Amino acid sequence: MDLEKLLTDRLAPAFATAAGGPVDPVVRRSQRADFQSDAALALARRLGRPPRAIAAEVLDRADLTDLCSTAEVSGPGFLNLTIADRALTRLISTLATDPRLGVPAVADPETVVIDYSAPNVAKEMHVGHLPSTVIGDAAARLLEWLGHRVLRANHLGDWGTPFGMLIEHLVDLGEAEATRELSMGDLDSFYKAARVTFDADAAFRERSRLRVVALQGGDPATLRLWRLFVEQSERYFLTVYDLLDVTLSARDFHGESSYNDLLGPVVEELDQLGLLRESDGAACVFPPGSVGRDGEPLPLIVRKTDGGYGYPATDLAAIRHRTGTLGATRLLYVVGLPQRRHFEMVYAAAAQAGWLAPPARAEHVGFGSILGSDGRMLRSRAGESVKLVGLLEEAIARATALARERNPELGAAEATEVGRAVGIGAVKYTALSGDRHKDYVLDWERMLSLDGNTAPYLQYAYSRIQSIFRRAGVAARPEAGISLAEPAERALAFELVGFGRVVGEVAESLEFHHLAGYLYRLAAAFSAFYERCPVLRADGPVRESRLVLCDLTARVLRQGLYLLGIRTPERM
Ligand SMILES: NC(=[NH2+])NCCC[C@H](N)C(=O)O
Repeated sequence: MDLEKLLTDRLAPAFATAAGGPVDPVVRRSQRADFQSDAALALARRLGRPPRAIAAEVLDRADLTDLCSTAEVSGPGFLNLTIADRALTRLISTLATDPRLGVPAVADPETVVIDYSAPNVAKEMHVGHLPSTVIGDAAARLLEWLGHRVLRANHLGDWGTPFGMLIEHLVDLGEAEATRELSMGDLDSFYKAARVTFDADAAFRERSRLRVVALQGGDPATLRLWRLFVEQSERYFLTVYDLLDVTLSARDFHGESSYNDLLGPVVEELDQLGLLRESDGAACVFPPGSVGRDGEPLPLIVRKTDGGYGYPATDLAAIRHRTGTLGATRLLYVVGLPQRRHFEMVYAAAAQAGWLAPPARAEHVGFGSILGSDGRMLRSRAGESVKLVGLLEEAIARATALARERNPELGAAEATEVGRAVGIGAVKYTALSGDRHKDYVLDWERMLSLDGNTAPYLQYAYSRIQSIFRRAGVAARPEAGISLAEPAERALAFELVGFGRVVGEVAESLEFHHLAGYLYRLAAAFSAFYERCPVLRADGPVRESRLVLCDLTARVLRQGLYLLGIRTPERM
C-alpha cells in the first residue's frame, strides 16, 4: 500500500548497482511529479560522476513499468516519478475492501508496558497530567491495534512520606468525616489542611514521622487508613478517565506501593553485582554516561541516609518486574521532560544490572508544559495549577454552546453528546497535534475552531461525509470500479494510501503530531475534492467511485481519530 516503499524497493537495486553498494533512494512526495528521488545528487559527489548521468542509468535499470506512467530525469539530476492511473486505482480498490485500511497487524507482536498518567494519591489531577494521560492512551490504542500485547501501567504516586501527615490529619478529623471530604473529590483542600497543621505544629510533625515508619513497617492499622486514601483517590481518578475517554481502568493501577516488597531485593542485587557505592551515607549507583556540570559522575540514590528507598529504587524495581516478570521488550514512559535525566540514569543502571538487555529497551516519551494563551504556565486565578476536571468541564460547556449555535436542529440530548465529543476531543487534540518536545498552548478560540488543524475540523469533515450518505440513501460499494480522472481525486487517493506509512512511523516515534498532521491533510484533500467533484450529482460509475472515496476518507478519519482517543459524532 505504501507507494514510497514500493518505489524505493524498485529503485534501490538500480542505485546499488550504480553506486557499487547500498543507497537509500530517498523517495518523497513532490509538487512537480507525484514523487521525486534526489539520491543521484548526493551520490554524484561521492562517485565523481554527473548526477544526471547517474539518474539516467538508474532509470535505465529500474523496472517501473507497472507503477509509473512517466519516470524522467529533471533539473540537476532529480528523478521525477508519476504514478500510473491504473496502479493508483488498483491500490484504492484494495484499500476499499480492506477492513484494516492498509495497516496490517504486525508479524512479530511484542509485550509493551506503557507507564502513563500516574497522578499522585490524595492530590487533584491538574493540567500537567493531561499530556501524559492522553499521549499514553494514544500509544496504547495504536500499539494494541497493531497487534501488540499492551500492558497499561498507571504508576500512581501512592507511597512515601506525605502519607504520614495525611493519615494523622485523617485521624484528627475522624474517619467518617475524612472519608466524606475525600469522596467529594476535593482532594487538594484535604492535602492543604494537613500541610498547614504539619507546618504549624511540632507534635503533629512528630506523629507524622512515626506514622511513616509504621506505614513502611507494614503496621496493619496504618495500612488500613492508607488504603482509604488510595481507594478514594482511585475512584476519583476513574471518573476523570471516564470523562476524558481514556482506556485506563481499575486493573491498570500499579502504584509505587506495589513495588515495595521488591525494593530490598533490588538493592541487595545491585550490591551483589558490585554496583553500589556509598555517598554521604546513602547507597548509590553511578550509571555510566551521567555526569554533572562539574564533570563528576552523578549518583542515583537507591537507599537514602535514613534507610528509606525512594523514587529511583522504585523505578528500578519496576523495570526488573516489567522485563523479568511480565516479559516486556518495550517499555514506554510517558512523563514530562523535566524527568528526562532521571529516566536516563534509571535505564543505564538497569542495563548495568542486566534487567534491561536487548531486545528489551526503554524509551522516555517526554513532553513539554501546558501554557495559557499568554504563553505562560497555565495557572488558576489564585495562582495554582489548574484542575483537570475544571478544564474538561469548561471545554464541554463551550463546545455544547457552540454546537447549539452552529446546528439548531440538534436535539438537546444530541447537542450534549456532540458537545462532549467535541470539547474533550479539542482538549486531547491540543496535547497530540503539537510536537510533544515543545510546550503546548491552550487557547479556547483556536482549539474549538472549525478551521485549521483542530479536532472539530476533523470531526466536522467526518460528519459531513456521513451527511452525504444520509442524503444519498445508499452505502458505498467497495467493489465498485474506481476512476481517478480529476486531479482532486488523485490527490485524495494519494493521501488515503498514505495512512499505513504514517501509522507505522508513529508506532516507532510516538510523535502523534505526525498522525494528526496526516489526518488534517487528508481532511483538507477531501474538502478540495468535494468542492471540485460533485458526488451526488454525478452519474453512474463516477458517482459510485466518488462514494467509495468518500467512504474511505470517513473510515480513515474515524480510525485515525480513534487512535488519538477522539470520538467522531455522526452529525454536528
Ligand atoms: N515510573 C514513573 N516514574 N512514572 C511517572 C510517575 C510520575 C509521578 N507520579 C509524578 O507525578 O511526577
